[in-house]
Amino acid sequence: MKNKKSNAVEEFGGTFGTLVLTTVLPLTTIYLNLACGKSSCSILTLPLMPTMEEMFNTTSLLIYTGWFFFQLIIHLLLPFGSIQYGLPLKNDKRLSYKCNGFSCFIFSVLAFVVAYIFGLPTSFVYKHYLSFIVSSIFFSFTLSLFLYIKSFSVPYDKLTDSVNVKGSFIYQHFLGRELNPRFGDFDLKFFCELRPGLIGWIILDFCILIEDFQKHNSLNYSLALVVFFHTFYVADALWHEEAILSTMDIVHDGLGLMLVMGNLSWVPFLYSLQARFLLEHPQIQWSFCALVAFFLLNLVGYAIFRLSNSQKNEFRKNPHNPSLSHLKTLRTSSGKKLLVSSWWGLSRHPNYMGDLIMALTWSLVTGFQHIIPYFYPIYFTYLLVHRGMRDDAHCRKKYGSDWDTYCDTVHYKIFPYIY
Ligand SMILES: NC(=O)C1=CN([C@@H]2O[C@H](COP(=O)(O)OP(=O)(O)OC[C@H]3O[C@@H](n4cnc5c(N)ncnc54)[C@H](OP(=O)(O)O)[C@@H]3O)[C@@H](O)[C@H]2O)C=CC1
Ligand SMILES: CC(C)=CCC[C@@H](C)[C@H]1CC=C2C3=C(CC[C@@]21C)[C@@]1(C)CC[C@H](O)C(C)(C)[C@@H]1CC3
Repeated sequence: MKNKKSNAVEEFGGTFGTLVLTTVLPLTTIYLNLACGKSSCSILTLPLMPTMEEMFNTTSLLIYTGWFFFQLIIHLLLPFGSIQYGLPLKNDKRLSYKCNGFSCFIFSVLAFVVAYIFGLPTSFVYKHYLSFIVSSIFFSFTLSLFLYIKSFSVPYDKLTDSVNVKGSFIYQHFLGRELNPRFGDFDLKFFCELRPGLIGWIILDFCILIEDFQKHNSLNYSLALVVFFHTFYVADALWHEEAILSTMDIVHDGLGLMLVMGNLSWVPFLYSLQARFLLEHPQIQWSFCALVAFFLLNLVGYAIFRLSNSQKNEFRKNPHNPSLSHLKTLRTSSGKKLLVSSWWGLSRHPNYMGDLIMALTWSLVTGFQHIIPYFYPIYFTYLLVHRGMRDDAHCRKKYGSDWDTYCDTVHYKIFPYIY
C-alpha cells in the first residue's frame, strides 16, 4: 500500500511552480504593504528598505500567536453552533465539524470593543504592521512544516489524491499531504480556513478605522464603507460556515503552505489593503450618491454570490427539496444530478461572478489613481479562473462524458456572454 504510486498530474507547475509560489507569496504580502505608503502608492517605485526592528518584533509575534490560540480556545469552548457532517471520504465515513464560527466572530468583535474601551493600544498594530506580517509568515512556515512532518505518521488513505507519495518536498509541503489533519475532533483545516485569518482581517480593518478616526477626529465615509463591506462578507461566510464543507479546499486540497499561509497571512494582510490605502489617502472622498451606488453594486454582487451558493448547497444537501423542484437538472451516470437552470444555467460558476463583483466594488471605493488597492480583484480573477480550471478537471474525472454534455448545455464559465 505504501509504495502505491499516484498517477495524478502535478498542479501549480510542479516543483518549480510551487517553489516560485513559496517565495513569491510572502514577498508579495510584504512588498504591497510597504508600497502602499503615504508618500507614494506605486508598484514601480521601490519602497524604502525596512529596518530589522521594523521587520522583527517579539511582541508582534506573541500577539499574533496569542490571537491564533485565542481563536482556538473560543472555538473549543463556545457552546453555540451546530455539528455538521462533511462529504463522504474515500472510506465512505463522514467527518463531523463544530460550526460555531458566527458566535466566535461576535465574541471576538465584542472582546475587541471591550478591550478598546479599557485602553487597548490599537495604534500598536498600525505602527508595527510589517512585523505582524513577518510574524504571520514565520508562523505559517512553522505550522506547515509541522504538518508536513506529521503527515508521515498517518495512514496512506488519509493523504490527498493529488499528492499521495508523488512529488518533491517543495511540492508536497506547498500543497499539503494530509487531507484533514485532526487532533481528536478538532479539524485544523476547517479552523484555519475560517477563523484566525478571516476574523483577524476584520480586527485589522477596525484598527485601521480607529487609527483614521484618531488622526482626523471625524469619520472617513469611504473607509467606513469598505470596512462595512469586509465585515459583512466575513460575517456572512461565518453565518453560512457549513457551506465550506463542499468546497475544493475541504474536499480535495491538503493543508499545506498554500492554505496555511493563504488563510493566516495572505487573507488578513492583503484583503485589508483597500482599508490601509484609504487610511493613507484620506483625500479619497465620495458624494452620498456615489456611496449609495457602491452600496447597491455590492448588494448585486452579494445577491448573486449568496443566492447561487445557497441554491447549490441546498440542492446538494437535499436534491428532493420541494422548493427546488422547478429547477432543470442533468442526470449523470454517477447518480448525482447537475443543476442547469436558474443561477446555474447562467454560467458554470455564477457564485464566482458575484464574488468578483463585490471584489471590484471594494476597490472602486478607493478611486482610480492607484493600482495597488486593485490588487484584490486582479489576483482574485486569476485565482478564480485557475480554480475553475482545477474544478473542471476534477468534475471531468468524476462525471466523464456527462461533464462534456453539461459544458455544452451551460456554455459560459463565469460571466454570461463574456467568459
Ligand atoms: N474570497 C476568496 O478569497 C475566495 C472565495 N471563494 C468563493 O468560494 C465559493 C466556493 O467556491 P468553489 O468551492 O471553488 O466552487 P463551487 O462552489 O463552484 O463548487 C464547485 C463544485 O460544485 C459542484 N457543482 C458544480 N456545478 C454544479 C451544478 N451545476 N449543479 C450542482 N453542483 C455543481 C461540483 O461538485 P459536486 O458535483 O461533486 O457536488 C463542483 O466541484 C465561491 O463563491 C467562491 O467565489 C473561493 C476562493 C477564494
Ligand atoms: C495561490 C494562493 C494565493 C493561494 C491561497 C488561496 C486562499 C487565500 C483562498 C483559497 C480559498 C479561499 C476561500 C476563502 C478565503 C481565501 C481562500 C483561503 C473564503 C473563506 C472567503 C470567504 C468566503 O465566503 C468563502 C467561505 C466562500 C471562502 C472559501 C474559500
